[in-house]
Amino acid sequence: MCGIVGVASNAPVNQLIYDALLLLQHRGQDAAGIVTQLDRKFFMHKAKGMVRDVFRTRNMRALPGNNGLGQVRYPTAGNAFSEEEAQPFYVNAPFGLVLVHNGNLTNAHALKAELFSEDHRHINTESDSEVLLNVLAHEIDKATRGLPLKPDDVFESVRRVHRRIQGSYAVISMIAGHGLLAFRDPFGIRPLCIGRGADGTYMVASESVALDGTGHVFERDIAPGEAVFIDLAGKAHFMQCADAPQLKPCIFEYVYLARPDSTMDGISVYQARLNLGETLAKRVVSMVPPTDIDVIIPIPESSRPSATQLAHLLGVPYREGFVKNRYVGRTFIMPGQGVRKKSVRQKLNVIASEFKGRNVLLVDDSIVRGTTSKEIVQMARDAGARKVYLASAAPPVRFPNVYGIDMPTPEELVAHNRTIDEVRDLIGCDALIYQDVDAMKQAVRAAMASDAPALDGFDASCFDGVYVTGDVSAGDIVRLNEKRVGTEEGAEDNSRLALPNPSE
Ligand SMILES: O=P(O)(O)OC[C@H]1O[C@H](OP(=O)(O)OP(=O)(O)O)[C@H](O)[C@@H]1O
Ligand SMILES: NC(=O)CC[C@H](N)C(=O)O
Ligand SMILES: [Mg+2]
Repeated sequence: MCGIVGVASNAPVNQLIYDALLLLQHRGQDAAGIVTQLDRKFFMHKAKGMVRDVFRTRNMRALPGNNGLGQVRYPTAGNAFSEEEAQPFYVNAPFGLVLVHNGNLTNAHALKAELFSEDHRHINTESDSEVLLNVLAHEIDKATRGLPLKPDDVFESVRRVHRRIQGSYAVISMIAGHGLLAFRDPFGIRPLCIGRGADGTYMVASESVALDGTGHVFERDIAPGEAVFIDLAGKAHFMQCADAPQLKPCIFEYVYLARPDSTMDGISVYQARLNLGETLAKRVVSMVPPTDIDVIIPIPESSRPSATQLAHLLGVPYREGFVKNRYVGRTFIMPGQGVRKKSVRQKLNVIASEFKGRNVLLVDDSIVRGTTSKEIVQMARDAGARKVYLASAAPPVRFPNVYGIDMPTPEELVAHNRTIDEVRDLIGCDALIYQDVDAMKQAVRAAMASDAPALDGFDASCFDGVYVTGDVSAGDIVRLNEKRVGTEEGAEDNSRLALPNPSE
């Protein structure tokens, strides 16, 4: 999960892209970057850090032009510490290309070797997004039949890219002197939508909140496998470029990743979370009598809608027992277990009066490594709670995610190879209530608008172990993890800024 945005306008876009990135900050906190285009020349600034820290006035002034892209990064491949892996990525041929990517390629390793031996291309980082850019560059070069490049040639190159790459990808790219290209993987695993401003400006972004918050009107989601090319005259061309597209978006977007005020593929994230609270209520009453619960307390931030609905249905008071320090970012997307653990205590503090002598039901949207729940349950006990129950609006996370969420190894997942009772003992709560996998799918599906695109299912691989691209082997998972640098879960050797090894 990263946040990406692309804008094609008749007016300067630097501030607009900055504003959109701020609205997507929850999708990536590690690095940020913007590239703009003026007269066939790209202007780029990218660095590690949050949007506000990366862009100073002088950087913004140096981003002229009416077209541009931006990204906030949450590393899921390559090197979490490397500034060079911040996006956008640039390659000079053909034409000059820049690219931003949200997702994760599962065959990046094989592609990298192929790019070297067959396409004679050089990849200078461990990032799968640099691999993706070079595959796109190669295929645009092959598909170009005369100048200027035509939309049909661009779409042909996307068709070829779909055939070569596997995994999840929402992509926005600019082709110097030609236009802006965006496309989504054939399963629509990662989100991407398009909207317009009153002046005709096109904006493509990961979440509808980026459009709403910058005064653009949401038009629609880009369909799985579909590409849009906005030429320099501002005309948008659309084409389905995948052989057998299916809509199976990542269900974790609705559970945790996305902002609740976004709508993705016709499903309101907020409504999905309310529904998850409703189905969770049924599980709770089957395990703990509501009369035994004095108060329901959400674990801020993402669990709030589910917790309110749960409290409402159980008829138990809802209280804010934890206060969040708004200057500490999201814990889960921080790189490394040490920093995540420390951040839970920095980020959340108790209001002791809500706990003292009470039986509390804490509600979280999900339990992944258990970092948050373990700390929070202890904090509740320290504050004097009599009994501490914990409910999760998502089912146990038991399988690694290979599509752009940072949970690459099963061993780090608290529910992997453990029974619910074992997880409960590890977390230290008196009862642990998880959502059921089918109930989760139904709850999210029930939040679909009547005019939503037809849904073929969900990627729920971290809950059910079914990988929608059907191509993930244990070897892929090991390789993805080996390529991680700069996190405690990945390799420790942070100096391993790879120069490509021709024998690989
Ligand atoms: O079991 P864990 O490995 O701790 O991961 C799960 C926790 O991480 C997320 O919170 P986070 O602080 O990232 O974001 P939020 O403020 O949006 O809830 C999520 O909402 C859970 O609280
Ligand atoms: N979370 C993402 O979408 C990550 C994009 C890309 N795989 C990276 O690691 O930079
Ligand atoms: Mg949380």
